Amino acid sequence: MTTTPDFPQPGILFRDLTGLMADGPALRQVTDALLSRMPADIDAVVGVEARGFLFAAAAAHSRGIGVYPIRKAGKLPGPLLSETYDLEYGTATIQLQPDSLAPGSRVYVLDDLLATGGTLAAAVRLLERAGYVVVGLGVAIELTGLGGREAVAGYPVHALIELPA
Ligand SMILES: O=P(O)(O)OC[C@H]1O[C@H](OP(=O)(O)OP(=O)(O)O)[C@H](O)[C@@H]1O
Ligand SMILES: Nc1ncnc2[nH]cnc12
Repeated sequence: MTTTPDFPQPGILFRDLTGLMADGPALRQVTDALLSRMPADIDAVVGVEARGFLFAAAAAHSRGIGVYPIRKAGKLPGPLLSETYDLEYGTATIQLQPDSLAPGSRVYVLDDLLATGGTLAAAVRLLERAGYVVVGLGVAIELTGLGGREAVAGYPVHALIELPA
């Protein structure tokens, strides 16, 4: 992992997993660690665009279940559900195509990193509006001091490592 100060904005310490993902054994080790915390009885893994897609697809493939994408606004054809949220460096809108999974499906959300929790909280809202059961949330990195866990209070959060924001 690399840390880049002042990216994408002044004051942000950007934690970048690009090099880890490009390293086969490291990608497998992190994916396996995420999988070891993922409950057995889930129907699909949800990946949040864009970095969440990478771990979600790897984990879903390993479990033999589907991956269900939540995308940034404007990428999916409708009908759609949308949620807008704040993150460490701006605001964003994410969208989900409801009805892609059976009603009541149990889902587990994976992303690379938890910071303010804005992204995962918005993902949970979308999934629950669509009628799915969010069983838990997994990230490789949790940035501490930004209130990320509080933003998703009540949902199990599995983080492999904690780093200061
Ligand atoms: O906890 P939060 O404050 O919401 O921040 C975490 C989110 O920020 C990053 O995504 P980003 O929105 O930068 O998009 P990207 O994955 O497309 O780079 C990261 O991959 C998480 O999804
Ligand atoms: N500091 C950070 N580094 C990488 N991704 C992030 N997403 C939100 N905050 C971040």
